[in-house]
Amino acid sequence: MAVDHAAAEVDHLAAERAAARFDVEAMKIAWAGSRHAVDVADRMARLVASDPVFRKDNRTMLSRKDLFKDTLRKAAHAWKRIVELRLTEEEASLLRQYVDQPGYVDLHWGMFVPAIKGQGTEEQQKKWLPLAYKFQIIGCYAQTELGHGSNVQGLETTATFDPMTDEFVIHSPTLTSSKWWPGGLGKASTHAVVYARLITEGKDYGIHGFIVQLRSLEDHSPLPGVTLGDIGGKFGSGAYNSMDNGVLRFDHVRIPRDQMLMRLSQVTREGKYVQSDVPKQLLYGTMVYVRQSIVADASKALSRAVCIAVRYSAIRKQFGSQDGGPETQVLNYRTQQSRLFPLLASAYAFRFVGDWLNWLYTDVTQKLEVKDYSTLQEAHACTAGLKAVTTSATADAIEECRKLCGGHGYLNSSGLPELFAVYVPACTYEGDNVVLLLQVARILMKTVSQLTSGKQPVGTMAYMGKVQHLMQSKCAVKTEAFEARALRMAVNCAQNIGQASNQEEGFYERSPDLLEAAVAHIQLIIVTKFIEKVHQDIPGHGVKEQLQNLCNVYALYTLHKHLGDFLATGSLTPKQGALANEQLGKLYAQVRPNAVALVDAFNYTDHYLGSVLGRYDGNVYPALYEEAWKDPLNETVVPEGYHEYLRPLLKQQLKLSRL
Ligand SMILES: CCCCCCCC/C=C\CCCCCCCC(=O)SCCNC(=O)CCNC(=O)[C@H](O)C(C)(C)COP(=O)(O)OP(=O)(O)OC[C@H]1O[C@@H](n2cnc3c(N)ncnc32)[C@H](O)[C@@H]1OP(=O)(O)O
Ligand SMILES: Cc1cc2nc3c(=O)[nH]c(=O)nc-3n(C[C@H](O)[C@H](O)[C@H](O)COP(=O)(O)OP(=O)(O)OC[C@H]3O[C@@H](n4cnc5c(N)ncnc54)[C@H](O)[C@@H]3O)c2cc1C
Repeated sequence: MAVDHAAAEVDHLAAERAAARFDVEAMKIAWAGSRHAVDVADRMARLVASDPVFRKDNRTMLSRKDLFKDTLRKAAHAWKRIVELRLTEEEASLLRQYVDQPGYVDLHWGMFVPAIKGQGTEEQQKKWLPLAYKFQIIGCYAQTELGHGSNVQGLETTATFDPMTDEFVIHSPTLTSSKWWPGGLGKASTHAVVYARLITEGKDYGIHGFIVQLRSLEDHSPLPGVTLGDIGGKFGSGAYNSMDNGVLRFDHVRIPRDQMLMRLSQVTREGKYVQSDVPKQLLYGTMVYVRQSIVADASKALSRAVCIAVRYSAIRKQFGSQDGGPETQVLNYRTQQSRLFPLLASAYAFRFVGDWLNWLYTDVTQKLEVKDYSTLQEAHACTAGLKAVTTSATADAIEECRKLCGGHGYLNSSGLPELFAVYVPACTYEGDNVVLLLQVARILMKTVSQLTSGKQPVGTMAYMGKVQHLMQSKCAVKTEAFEARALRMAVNCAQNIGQASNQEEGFYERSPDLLEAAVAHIQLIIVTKFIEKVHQDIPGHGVKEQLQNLCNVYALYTLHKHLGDFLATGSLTPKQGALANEQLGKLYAQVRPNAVALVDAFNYTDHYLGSVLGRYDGNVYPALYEEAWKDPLNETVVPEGYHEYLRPLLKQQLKLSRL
């Protein structure tokens, strides 16, 4: 059922593109970070899009087995291309991003390698990293267990030192101690960094990391004492089912002593436990690293969804032609704008705060090298909090984009169901968002309690030092209102906790309020970093103006959505709240002519978007129509099962009606 392709060359969005009041090419640079970043991303995206092995339009129709095999094939092919073309690390990681299929390589490069880098000694790094870099071993990150994920200190797997043989004995003493969830573990990994309780000289020293071989390097069979497999199908079709999240049990598996990751602490030949002079929290360093990359990933997922919804909203028309005139593009409805443009603004906001967080992470890593641990808490609070706020907002936004695309958004071919299904576990993995926000809240409470002792808060908490001013003033300036709201919410919580019989009990009772205080603090960071960005020198006609506009949209929308907080804390008056909302409507009108160009600036190929609704050329209807015919159900005109189940039914009804 081919449709006419003649129209395929037409740019249905040309008028939209012509209406934009800024230089899209310059905005691409602002989004990507540099001309170089645009060029590399462009080259890698095209390389992937033009290679038939990386085809993904049939992914939601594959069986789990075929999907997994397809993932193995893509990973092997990607590696082949990386080697053949001698791609740099930057190019290789972009290539993997554009292949856009979750798989064991994400955990190998994203967690296994960083865990060894962060927690291994130089000697251990020398031994293991070259193997990992050449894929002579495949690794995963085996922390979570059936019984405990959030509570890392509660993990049950044991690593007991045996001084007789100079080995650790890794064991799973209970069902709940089975490792459960690690990506890449189920079928692909040969090795894992396993987190287990270190026991030596009869004493339990808590959780430590160990490199453990799981499968034979000859035939991939599990090593003696190792039981492992996949944990089963997951949410959605296609989506995260390409990943082999696994289960793993150990029955007294022995590993050499030098496979304990020994940068933070060591066990001597005699079995003595020795703690290095570095903070214990560095054990959580890999999670800090991944949380900051998850923030960068949030802006990618969100911008993809928004790109689809904006382009389709410009194409889709409904109502308004009673008198024979043209119908209205749904993008012109004020309601569509007020739902969609804040998400567009959020994509930019998360992109810039992600860049800043990456800077912070690099800075803290450099400080750690010279044993300066002063910004560790800041790095933890910012990565945990921003991970929680950006992933929750992105997951909600993808679903909103699906609704913004009406019925067609529910089709797999829109790309949105799979994007949502792949993305939504980001609210859970690498730390449940509530658990992470409570970590931020703890640090906020600590900071508030130190205010009276005269200790000046620093970094993103510095505004709390202006406590006298912020507790009293009515705020005119936008950031100041955000600061006042965040500080007052934190101080209220601290006061309420102070009234409880003890701190822990108070914290527990007030945790719902603490969550909101943490969100307020993190939103302040996002707004502040966006404002800092637009204060920079940004070249290109109209680019700075557009970003300024989006920054205002993000701030005022956040303010509008959380107006209750601002009013309850007296940070704004009801009149100011109403004015802000007024202003927001005007800003949307300014976004409107630029909307399509603003999503073009993400520079996504049709392959990466994977959506018939989000096509660059806007030629949506023929694409939708053609895509339907590709469904396996349409391979035969009369469905399988007709003779067994439909025909007898239909015949029987015939008889009944004759009665
Ligand atoms: C890999 C891909 C890379 C690319 C990414 C981009 C693309 C993405 C796309 C697709 C790939 C997707 C891939 C998915 C991957 C998923 C992987 C996993 O899920 S791995 C499992 C994660 N597991 C958790 O996150 C557990 C969460 N739990 C915890 O972190 C801890 O248990 C916690 C923080 C909740 C509690 O820790 P406590 O039990 O030690 O207790 P307390 O008292 O709260 O903390 C002690 C002290 O340590 C500090 N602290 C805690 N965590 C810290 C940290 N991380 N850094 C520094 N300090 C920390 C605290 O502030 C506190 O400090 P004071 O003593 O008060 O000064
Ligand atoms: C797709 C996916 C991939 C993953 N990949 C890996 C991996 O590669 N390696 C790995 O080790 N792990 C992995 N995980 C596991 C993941 O890190 C954990 O699932 C996550 O940390 C959440 O822990 P949990 O499952 O124990 O949730 P739970 O803590 O059991 O959460 C259940 C509920 O309890 C609430 N809750 C828990 N504690 C508190 C508290 N203190 N206060 C208030 N509420 C609380 C939570 O908010 C949540 O609503 C993955 C998980 C998923 C879904």
